[in-house]
Amino acid sequence: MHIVADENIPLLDEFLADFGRLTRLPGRLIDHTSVSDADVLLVRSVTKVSAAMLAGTPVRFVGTCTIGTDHLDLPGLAAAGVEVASAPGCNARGVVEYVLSCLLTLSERSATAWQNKMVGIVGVGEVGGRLATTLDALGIETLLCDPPRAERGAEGLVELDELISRCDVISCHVPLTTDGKHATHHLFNEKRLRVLRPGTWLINSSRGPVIDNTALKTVLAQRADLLVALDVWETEPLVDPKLAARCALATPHIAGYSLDGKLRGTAQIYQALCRFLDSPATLTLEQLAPRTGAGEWAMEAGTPADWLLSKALRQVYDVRDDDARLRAMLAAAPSEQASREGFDRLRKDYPLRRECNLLRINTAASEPQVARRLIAAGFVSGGEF
Ligand SMILES: NC(=O)C1=CN([C@@H]2O[C@H](COP(=O)(O)OP(=O)(O)OC[C@H]3O[C@@H](n4cnc5c(N)ncnc54)[C@H](O)[C@@H]3O)[C@@H](O)[C@H]2O)C=CC1
Ligand SMILES: O=C(O)C(=O)[C@H](O)COP(=O)(O)O
Repeated sequence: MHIVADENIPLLDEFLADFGRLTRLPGRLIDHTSVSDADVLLVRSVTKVSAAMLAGTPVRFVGTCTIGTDHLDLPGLAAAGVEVASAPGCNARGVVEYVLSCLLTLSERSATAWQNKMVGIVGVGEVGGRLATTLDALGIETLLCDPPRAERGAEGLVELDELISRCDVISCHVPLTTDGKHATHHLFNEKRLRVLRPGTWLINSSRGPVIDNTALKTVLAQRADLLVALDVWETEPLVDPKLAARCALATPHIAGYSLDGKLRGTAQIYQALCRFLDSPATLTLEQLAPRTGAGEWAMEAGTPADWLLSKALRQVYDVRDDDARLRAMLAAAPSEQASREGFDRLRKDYPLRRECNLLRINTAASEPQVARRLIAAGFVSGGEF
């Protein structure tokens, strides 16, 4: 069997050691010619796969080690008889940590407490749902919008325009869709951007085109009160430097880039491929994954809860590092092509980032109430009371 795969899928050699020949390529270069004699194609979000690309090739299985599937022509591939698998939820926790770090950073920058804000979550699936649970555990109020779920009977959801009118913070977690009743392309258009409440924090870690980037640049030029954090960009891998300059936080599509999230993505696709081949999945992530370098830290009695929360958040993930790296790259890039390559390089050479549930807390030396809150919110694991 010949498997063609994106070079940025970790642990693939280990998982697929007994599957035949494996060819690794940069995701953006995978095309019809690269898969001309392939049986299986494994991608990440940067490879667009359509039935036309696979026409005349032996490819019968396409796996994407990502949550998002907007780079795949799902109806076309289904019509062509190609089995498609994705990795739902694989890096959701990483995105939640990214959002929390944005909240902490924007709070510091604006000298306003994020704990008192009403947070609107648009799209309440794997990411949005976990974000809501985490914020709830931290005692932060949320308002949720998800019309497809509302149609299926879910309760307690509001319309987007109501959410916009009531929330201080808005975080987007929808898939990118271009047709249908609930299409998300330019969900945040100029009209909606103009009516954001004064001082709104708008965070997008879903897909770039969910916000009309041209309209956003126009609105931001007129409204210095808005604080915007963009992890995803309409013209990726090209970032409009003028838009980035107007954003409070700008990162290169790395919200979900914890090592844990990537490894889960690989494991999920390995399992899906085994099912497709009707072959037992004998390997597990636990057997193959690198062991965590878990940190341990103690809380001193009497330390304010907010300080502890900030410390936990910063230790887990600090969005300011990714923001600084993107801005440095943009400032140094001599051309648009260099900027595109720089964006991809930041993602390919991404520093090791582990998820917070791998941190341990020395609860013996901690305030039990605060420790319990942090554990409930999923920041830390374990510990004795
Ligand atoms: N920046 C990054 O690194 C990452 C970005 N993502 C993006 O985040 C998206 C969401 O991820 P998940 O929560 O795992 O997906 P999911 O499929 O579990 O949840 C998406 C939710 O959005 C809802 N939705 C669809 N259209 C909507 C609309 N018009 N308005 C409001 N809600 C709507 C759906 O009903 C669903 O509940 C992915 O599709 C992907 O594009 C995911 C992981 C990492
Ligand atoms: O899972 C998703 O969906 C994502 O957005 C991924 O984190 C994107 O990572 P790459 O596939 O672009 O490496």
